[in-house]
This record gives sequence, structure tokens and C-alpha cells, in this order.
Amino acid sequence: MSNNNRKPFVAGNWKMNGNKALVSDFLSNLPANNSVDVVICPPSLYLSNFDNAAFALGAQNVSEYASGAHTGETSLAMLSELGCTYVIVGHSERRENHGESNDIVASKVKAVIEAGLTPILCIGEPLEVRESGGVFDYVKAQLDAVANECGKQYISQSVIAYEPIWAIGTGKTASPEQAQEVHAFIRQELSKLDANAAQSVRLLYGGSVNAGNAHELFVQEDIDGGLIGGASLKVQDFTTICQAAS
Ligand SMILES: O=C[C@H](O)COP(=O)(O)O
Repeated sequence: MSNNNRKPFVAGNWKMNGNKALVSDFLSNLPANNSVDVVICPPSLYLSNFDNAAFALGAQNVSEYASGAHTGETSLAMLSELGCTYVIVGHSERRENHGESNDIVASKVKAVIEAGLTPILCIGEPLEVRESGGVFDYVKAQLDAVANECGKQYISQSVIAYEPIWAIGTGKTASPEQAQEVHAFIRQELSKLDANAAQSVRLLYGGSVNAGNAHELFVQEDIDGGLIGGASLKVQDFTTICQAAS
């Protein structure tokens, strides 16, 4: 891990996977790790099965509305009542498949922080943007959307996950150099908003991280941990990834 005061952070995003048996497996077999902030984000239905976990709980999504006639949605108050302290916001699967615009993402970030939880704000470019050389402009626009809509203080209270879409679930991980280059750019952009916050905000890499490649990614100067999809469904692999961050 790089030479800074940021505590490493690893979150497992189970997406629409898992069952009660996997919950039990994690409760019984994921070792406590005091040197890393470890978060599990299961499907919301299973949040209440995680009583007394040795790790923090996160949700994969939240409604931008507080309550009312929003069939199928889950509110921040409900997540909070079930012990969630983190919420993934703006995952590319939500942006692409559920029409979440930058404005919606920004309003969710604001709502999460005002409710006393911490957003894990996801940003990252599709393949065609990477191939056309537009990565920095793309992630800057995603960051600016939140900063402009919410105010810079909201960015500085978030955890930010850089997830190149072409690396998600594909087995094609960004190289450590590719990931570090974008993380350094994100931190530089954050410093324009708030120099102190830029040094304290945790920046995660996500996209085909596994037990074999986590270490080489996490030792990069501006990579403070990971947002893990597929490899977070196996307790042994996830344990190894958490250890790689410590
Ligand atoms: O939220 C997690 C990311 O989308 C990464 O997923 P993955 O590790 O399966 O590529």
C-alpha cells in the first residue's frame, strides 16, 4: 500500500448473486481485518441476515426519494435501519441498464451523505471512450456532475471507485499503470475542489480484481483498495484480496 494516511478499503459487491448459505459462509469465515475497512454489499433482501458481522454493510443502490409511492425501491431510512453504513451509487450497471443519469447519481450522493451514510461513488469509461483517448474528460465530467450539483463537500465525504466498464466482469483487468494513471488524475481533480480532501478520499479500483492481481493494483500510489464483483462471492478469494490491501 502506498505511503499515505488513508486506511485501505475493500468492498464486495455481490450484485444479484448469493443466498442465505453464502451469507452464513461470510459470517462464519471472513476473518476480521482491523487494518482494512471491509464492506459487503449483498442484495438488499439479505441485509437483515448480517447481524453481528465483523465487517461493515453496504447497499448496492438506493432510491433518490425518501418514501412513498415508488414500487420496488428501497429508502435510505430502511437501509440505515438494517445497519448499512455505505451505499454504492452510480454503478455502471445502474447507469447503463436503469437510466441513471449524472443528475440522478448526484442527487443520490447528496441524499446518502445527508442521511449519515457514505456513498461509494462509481465512475469509469466504456471501451470506445478508452480507445478514442477520452478517458480523462469522461471521468472529469462524471466527477464534475456531482460536485456541481451537490457541492464539493459531498465529493470529499465519498469513497470513489474507478471502474472502467470494459474491465467489469470481463476478466480483462486494467493494468496497474492504466489504473494508477486514472486514479492520479482523479486525485488531481479532487485537489482542485479541496486540497485536503484530495489526500484523504479513498479511491478504489474495480474491474476483474481477483486474488491473483489485487496486490499489484493496491500497491499503486493512488489506489486505496478495490470494489470487487465476482471474486467477492468466494470467501477465500475475498479474504486474500482484503489481505492484499492491508
Ligand atoms: O462492483 C464491482 C465491479 O463492477 C467489478 O465487478 P467484477 O469484479 O466482477 O469485474
